[in-house]
Amino acid sequence: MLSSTAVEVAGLCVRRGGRRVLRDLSFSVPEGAVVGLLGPSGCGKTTLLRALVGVQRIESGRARVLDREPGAPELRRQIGYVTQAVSVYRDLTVAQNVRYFAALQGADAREVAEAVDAVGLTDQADQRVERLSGGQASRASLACALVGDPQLLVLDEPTVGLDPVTRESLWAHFRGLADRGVTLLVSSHVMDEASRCDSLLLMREGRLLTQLTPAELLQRTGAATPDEAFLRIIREQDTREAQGEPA
Ligand SMILES: Nc1ncnc2c1ncn2[C@@H]1O[C@H](COP(=O)(O)OP(=O)(O)OP(=O)(O)O)[C@@H](O)[C@H]1O
Repeated sequence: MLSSTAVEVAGLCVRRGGRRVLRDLSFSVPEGAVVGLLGPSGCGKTTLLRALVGVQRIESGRARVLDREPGAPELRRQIGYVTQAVSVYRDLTVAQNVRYFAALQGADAREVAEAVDAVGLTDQADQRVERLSGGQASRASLACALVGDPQLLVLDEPTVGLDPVTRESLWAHFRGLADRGVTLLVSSHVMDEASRCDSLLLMREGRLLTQLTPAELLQRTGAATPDEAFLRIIREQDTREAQGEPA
């Protein structure tokens, strides 16, 4: 089967607060892939995701998402976006929140139940969000993005603050979605999540250092873990820059 491109970015530059925070990014993401966006805090992961969902002004360069301009109205039903901030109504129950987003997407009751189940909140479905733990509330937010079968999921650090068992089951769910052709772009600064992805975008200080598979990352650096591999890539880059070579 020929795979098409879900996200295509070329020479993307973004400024925030008068400072350039994304510098000349170029990459593409095939449909049905789980792509990890990894890099240190402040390197620009959230800004890139914001640019792709159309809520961040692009200074120059080009981004295409599901063959449209970011923010195109047609994309609203096709993209699920979860920010780092929990974005659900705290005085509504989990199910009421998901039903609300389902109504916007034209999804039915079965899909609501599936989304709640996917994030492991079936037992809490009738509890108000304000009575949930922080991790449960962020899973409620995730359920709202999952409902309605989006073709592209843009998830900004969806596993922060989650226990290992919940993280494991969420990643299994992400894999199941990708197997059905959904594309997932998932940011994280937990490097051990790299091995869950088909492809990795490694960022540092607003630049894309490299795009490669988890196996290539380990092979190329000779490191035993993704954490160590990332550090080696950063050291290599520092050495090249110190020697006056382009980054
Ligand atoms: N509202 C804003 N106004 C101005 N600058 C901002 C704003 N938000 C973020 N920045 C700057 O943009 C840069 C990239 O921030 P961004 O939030 O994209 O990083 P990140 O990699 O997602 O970080 P983290 O992993 O901590 O969430 C940072 O230097 C940050 O200070």
